[in-house]
Amino acid sequence: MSVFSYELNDRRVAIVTIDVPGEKMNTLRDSFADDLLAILKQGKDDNITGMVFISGKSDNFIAGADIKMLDNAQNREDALALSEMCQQAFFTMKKQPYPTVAAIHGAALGGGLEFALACDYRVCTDSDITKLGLPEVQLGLLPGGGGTQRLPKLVGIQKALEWMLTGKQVRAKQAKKAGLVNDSVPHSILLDVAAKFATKGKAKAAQPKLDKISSLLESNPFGRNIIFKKAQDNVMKKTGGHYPAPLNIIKAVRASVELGELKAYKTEAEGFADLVMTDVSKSLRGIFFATTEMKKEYKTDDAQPVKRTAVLGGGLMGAGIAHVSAVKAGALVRIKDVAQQGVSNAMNYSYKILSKRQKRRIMSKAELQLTMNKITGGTDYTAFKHVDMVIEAVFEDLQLKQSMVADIERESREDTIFASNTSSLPISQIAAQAQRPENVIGLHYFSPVEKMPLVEIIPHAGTSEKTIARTVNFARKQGKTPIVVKDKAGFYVNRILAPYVNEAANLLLAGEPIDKIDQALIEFGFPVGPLALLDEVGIDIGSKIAPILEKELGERFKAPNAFERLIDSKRLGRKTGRGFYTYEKKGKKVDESVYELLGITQSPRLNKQEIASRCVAQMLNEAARCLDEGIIASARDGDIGAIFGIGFPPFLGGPFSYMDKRGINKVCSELSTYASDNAAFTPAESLMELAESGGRFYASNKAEVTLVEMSSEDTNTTKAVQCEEITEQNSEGKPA
Ligand SMILES: C[C@H](O)CC(=O)SCCNC(=O)CCNC(=O)[C@H](O)C(C)(C)COP(=O)(O)OP(=O)(O)OC[C@H]1O[C@@H](n2cnc3c(N)ncnc32)[C@H](O)[C@@H]1OP(=O)(O)O
Repeated sequence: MSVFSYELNDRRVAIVTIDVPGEKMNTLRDSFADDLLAILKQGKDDNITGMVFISGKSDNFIAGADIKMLDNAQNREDALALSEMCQQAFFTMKKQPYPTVAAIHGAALGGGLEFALACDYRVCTDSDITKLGLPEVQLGLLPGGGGTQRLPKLVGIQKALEWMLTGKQVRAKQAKKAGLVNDSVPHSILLDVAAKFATKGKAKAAQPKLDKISSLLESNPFGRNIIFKKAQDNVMKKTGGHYPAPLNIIKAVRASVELGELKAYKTEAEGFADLVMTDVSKSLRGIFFATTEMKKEYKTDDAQPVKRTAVLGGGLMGAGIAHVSAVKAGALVRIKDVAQQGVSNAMNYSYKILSKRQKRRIMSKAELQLTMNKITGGTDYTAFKHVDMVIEAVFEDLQLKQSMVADIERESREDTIFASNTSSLPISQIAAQAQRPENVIGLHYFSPVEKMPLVEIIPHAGTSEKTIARTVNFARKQGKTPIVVKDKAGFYVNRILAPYVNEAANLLLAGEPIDKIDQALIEFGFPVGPLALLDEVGIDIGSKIAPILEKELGERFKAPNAFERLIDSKRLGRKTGRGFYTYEKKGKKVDESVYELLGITQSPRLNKQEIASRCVAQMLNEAARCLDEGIIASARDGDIGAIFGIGFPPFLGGPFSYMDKRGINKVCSELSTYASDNAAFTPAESLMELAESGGRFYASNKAEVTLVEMSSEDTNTTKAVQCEEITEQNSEGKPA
């Protein structure tokens, strides 16, 4: 059955509806090329004036090639054939004697936008749900259906590179301004406007709308060389060579201006085929499917939406939570702080972020004002009777939090949820004296809240299913990926982070230099090293969490005593201008006086690979323990939590995928070696069992890839990598 249906209007314009049967989302599947060729031929046979493609789905045009189909490619030849099939079908469309028009409402992404690029005209709706982009890089791929060839011709080389290297998705206004679409219109007239374009005859080759400097740079080989060199340098700086897709994108775009059409398209198809088969792309595709699957969980029809919220505490976390609640979730937010200044600071936080958006013309002044109107605040409980959820973000003090539960039970409704942003205290203790413990839940954000994609949701034994579902749904509305974790000190993210950071501190105390330790983990693929991360979080914050973890979980969580001496000397991290590093306008540099303060004689003994191995081994082991104890429900949740919460290298697929790839027995024997001088490395039970049985965490072939072990020379030349989107979310991010 064809995905296209065809109808002629009174001006002999064929209206072709794209509708993949039985699916929510249109994607390009195996049969699409044959279906397209058949419909194009019918148009020719009918001697039509033009053809309009419109989606039969209510909220998407085409979301790209079917990613599952890519997973079915057995080898490079299969992947090459997929790309060539797309290219050929779009060439045929381009060559039709009649004009073709893409009428876009909703997502036109990847192969979906490439489809539209091959049409003569593109019209999109001005709706908020309309987004256009080539996000293949986020899957470790390049646009393999002519996107690397057609986009630069339409919007210019620099813009096309920027969009493809970041996977940026643009909305109607920006698409029109850049020349990506011919018009943007209200949904109600989309088809009429598109049908008019279809009567205009074939389109002439468009010229990109460039300013003088860009036009000068892009129009001559010397200028283009500068552009490509700069793009390449930036990519290497950001990815350190861990991600091959951006380099292949640059190569294919370069081919589009330097080689003949045939060779250039071949460069694109071959680059695509190489990438489909890489471990990196397999890992990134795994992340896409994991997050898609997670979106379906804890969805109940009767979950009452959270429309009014209150935030207790106007500090950095409270301000961030208020911001995402109002801006992303569209909720009304009431901030309560003990001081009016705290409320003002929190409101100012949002205002600053929104003002930047207004300056960049992403939002209008009126929109800014409307959004700010959603956030109010005060020092008492005014308006708390109306709120659906209260999120507390005050400091880690059990009694204070318990008294807040009592206040909210008195001041709010019977069904108001009390969510605690605690990073370490068990929720059962916070709920211990609650009258309505079923309403109490943990909702742990990461800082900066508006950038970090993860939240941990922590029900205690008495939390109701309804409270869990409402909280999960609200977190999703805030733009977060939630993982539901068990109520035990440190939950998941801080629990796997603490031993990793402690190991870094142990290595420092054993004489390894600060910058070498951080660099080792950056080269492994983390966005920031563990000591710099501690500086970001605040050494005082880390040292407050450590005793809670030690008390609840045991000796292996004991933080090195060194931290206290740093705190006594007012070295709390970035916020005080000094920690392991000093922070000045010129940038950060290692604070050499730390060595003397801690009585360390620098005596580097390990290479960077060994340093990274020891720190990462602690994290992997603790992640496995969390799975053993049911802190996380699955290896999948553990992978997503580590990637989105800490910035565990996405190209490795998360700690569990990484262990599968390396081989559990290898991980286990490495841990056992390290355990000879530090019992904290003793392998988790599940690791020992899996090592013995030859098992793995994922039953599927998800991680069935060979991991090239890095040699120590390699580690000197490789650098931290994130695909752009994930870097942006994590590089400034820090658990709290
Ligand atoms: C040759 C080409 O250059 C190669 C390519 O095109 S590669 C693909 C490039 N496209 C993409 O990366 C887009 C991927 N999709 C998305 O980002 C998001 O799905 C979206 C923004 C389109 C919509 O998000 P959202 O509304 O939250 O819906 P979401 O839950 O993600 O997806 C709904 C369903 O569509 C599926 N889906 C979306 N895009 C898909 C794709 N490209 N392939 C296969 N399935 C896809 C999801 O798996 C999910 O399926 P399910 O309900 O059966 O589990």
